[in-house]
Amino acid sequence: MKVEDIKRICVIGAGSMGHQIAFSAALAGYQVSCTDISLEMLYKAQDFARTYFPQQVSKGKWTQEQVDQAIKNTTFTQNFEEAVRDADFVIESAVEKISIKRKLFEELDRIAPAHAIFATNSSFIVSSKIADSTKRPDKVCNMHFFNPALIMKIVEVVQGPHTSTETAQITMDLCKKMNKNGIWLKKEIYGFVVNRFLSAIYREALYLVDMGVATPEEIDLALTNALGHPIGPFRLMDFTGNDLTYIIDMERYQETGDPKDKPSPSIAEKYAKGEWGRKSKKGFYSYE
Ligand SMILES: NC(=O)c1ccc[n+]([C@@H]2O[C@H](COP(=O)([O-])OP(=O)(O)OC[C@H]3O[C@@H](n4cnc5c(N)ncnc54)[C@H](O)[C@@H]3O)[C@@H](O)[C@H]2O)c1
Repeated sequence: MKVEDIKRICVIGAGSMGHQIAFSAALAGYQVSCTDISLEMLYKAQDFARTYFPQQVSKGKWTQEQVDQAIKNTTFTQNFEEAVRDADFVIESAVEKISIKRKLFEELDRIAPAHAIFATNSSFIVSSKIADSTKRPDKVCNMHFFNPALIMKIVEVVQGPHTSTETAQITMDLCKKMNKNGIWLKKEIYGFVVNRFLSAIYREALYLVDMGVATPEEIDLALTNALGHPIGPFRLMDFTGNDLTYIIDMERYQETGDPKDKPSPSIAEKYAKGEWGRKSKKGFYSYE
């Protein structure tokens, strides 16, 4: 298979990442089906297009024709089978839980055409933890987008030991078609490149808050003013979702059993209180 053979892309999950990945693919001219178990998330994704694109057209980022075509190219459905059955390439962007991803890939393998490639947008989980739930591990890899996926250009493509070079190459070529800068990681490692750096920053920032050394606002100010970061770690956690940070840490802790991988008390508290960041209008900051 070659990248030119890809006509239909299926995106699983219409959450913070999924709906923007779907529209990124549609803007690149692909027929896209986006599926989610939650009808509410599918409606939200459609609503997003109605409010977001007019602003972008007026800023000159895309033309009205490009946007109209992209919206026409994208379908949202709760029906998994319908979304998957004609896909040439599937990007899974459902919740960050290995058990759910494995189940999804098993289902995908049963329904999707034999030639279809399956990529996971997981933030940390290497695809070898998922690929053996299919009968096509050579066609499974990581394709890790960044938030917001319509804006951020970088995509990490991770080739696991089971991933064929053809699959990794097609995924890199697809990045290019989607106007993204792919980086090809030829070895799997938990968290890939960017999130390994980010995790180290989050860990230190949360430790300083948990120890009462400084507030989230002060730490954000320190990192933006002194280190030139465009956004502080707490504002970034609010943006990507404190629920996601908690789930990622919890998954890791369950896997390693190492107490240092446990979610920090501040993140556990935010998660329990439903203060998940921008999506819930409150996190370390308020977004009312
Ligand atoms: N948020 C980020 O900044 C970010 C960045 C890069 C990658 N990721 C990764 O992207 C994936 C999704 O993250 P998100 O932040 O968009 O999460 P989210 O919680 O916003 O969205 C996840 C969506 O998956 C849906 N879902 C759950 N189980 C499903 C199933 N069985 N079938 C179909 N849909 C299902 C949920 O209803 C929800 O709409 C995760 O693997 C995450 O690690 C997130």
